[in-house]
Amino acid sequence: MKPRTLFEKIWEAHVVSQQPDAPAILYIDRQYLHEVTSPQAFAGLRERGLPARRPDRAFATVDHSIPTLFVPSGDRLSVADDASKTQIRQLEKNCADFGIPCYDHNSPDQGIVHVIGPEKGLTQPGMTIVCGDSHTSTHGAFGSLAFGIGTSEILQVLATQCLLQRKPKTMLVKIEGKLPAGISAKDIILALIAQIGIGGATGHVIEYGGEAIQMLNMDERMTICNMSIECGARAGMIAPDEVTFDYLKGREYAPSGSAWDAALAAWRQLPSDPGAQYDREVVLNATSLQPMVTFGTNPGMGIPVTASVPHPDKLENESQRAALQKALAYMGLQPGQPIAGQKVDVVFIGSCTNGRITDLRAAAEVLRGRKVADGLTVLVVPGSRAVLRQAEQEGLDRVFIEAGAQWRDAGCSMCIAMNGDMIQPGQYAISTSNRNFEGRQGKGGRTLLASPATAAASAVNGYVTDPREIL
Ligand SMILES: CC(C)[C@H](C(=O)O)[C@@H](O)C(=O)O
Ligand code: SF4
Repeated sequence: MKPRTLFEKIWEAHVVSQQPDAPAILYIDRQYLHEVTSPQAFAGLRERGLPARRPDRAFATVDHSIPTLFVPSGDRLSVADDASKTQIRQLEKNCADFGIPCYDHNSPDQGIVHVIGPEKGLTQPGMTIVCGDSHTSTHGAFGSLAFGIGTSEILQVLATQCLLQRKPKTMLVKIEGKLPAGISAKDIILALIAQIGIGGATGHVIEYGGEAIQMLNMDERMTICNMSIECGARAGMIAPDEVTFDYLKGREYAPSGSAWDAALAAWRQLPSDPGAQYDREVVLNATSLQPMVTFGTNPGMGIPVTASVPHPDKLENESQRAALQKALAYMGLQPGQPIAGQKVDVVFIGSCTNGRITDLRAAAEVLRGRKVADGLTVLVVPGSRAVLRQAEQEGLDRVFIEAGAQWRDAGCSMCIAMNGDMIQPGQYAISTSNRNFEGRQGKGGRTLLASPATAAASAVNGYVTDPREIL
């Protein structure tokens, strides 16, 4: 048989029907739902008088609009604005009406959809997973085919458990060599996007491989797959291995007993066969990577923390030059200015990119016994309540609070500023999230993306700082 890639194996196992020149009908193993993109999909079911086809294959949570302030009454919704309250209650009602499990605003397991899917063991190798959210690519870290869909497609999957989908191309991204000390998964993915650009993987599903990837833990692999969408990829994937299986074993929804053994045997067949062909290949060397920071208004505008903001004049291409000029004007940064030393007003540590326990540990390692700079607002927001509990058990909340940071309840928070957590016009935030678009963290706000260690080191100094100088 022709050698096949991980993607091809999953794709072929899920095609229900494929007519020539038409999209495939793809069976979907899991659909995740959140409050922002699902309301019209449920409305569509109601209009047609349809039930959810497989409510047991869908899981919902509230994450984007949920306040992260701890309120003495314990009622998180009491501090939500009316629009957020309505959206959250609507999802909770829709799930109750259609029999879909929901980690609601009171649930001890609530969290960002891309954080809780894996931690519940819902995300498993070989699955097709969709969610009305672009960062669904996160789940590909487990060797699943996971991608974001639009609201009409959410309805399609709710109604039929299938999705019309054209077959994407494949791209192998090989990260060769070992990652140097002090360099994180976030630095790998920011470096890749800086290299290939925000459209660099358009139309492709990326499979990440190479020594540096194999050595990453699951949290780190999720950081990489999470941001695949930021270079245009349809999805990101990493072949499942012992690291994946160790993570999943014993989790609530992971198979157990003889079902575990059977699943394991199947999962071991998933990695790409030797000699499998990809449509494209890109190689990145891990050994020369530096901590990365973005200076502009898309995630591809990233440079090593030791470098300087680029000069638009040096760009040959006129539209690229104009785009860079515009980005620098918005960001209030000067060409040639070293990015290290740029002052920041706000530090955000959290999101589905870097709000997991190992991210919080990395930030706490920097902040332990130190104080954040005067006048700085520092938010540490766990990606889920399970992460929150684990962090508190390890005393990380104390480390953050003693350093002068705010310790918050779980949610998307300042990654997207939909819940009231936001920066002010003109302010600079160094953020562990994944998007630095104009106004992303608040109207007129300026976002610099970086790793948890870089964000924490910058919190100590009040300006962009190479974490290797502090650790
Ligand atoms: C709100 C949602 C549709 C959006 C996404 O699709 O990614 C959000 O999660 C984001 O990160 O911008
Ligand atoms: S944390 Fe940010 S990127 Fe992730 S789902 Fe929420 S808003 Fe989107």
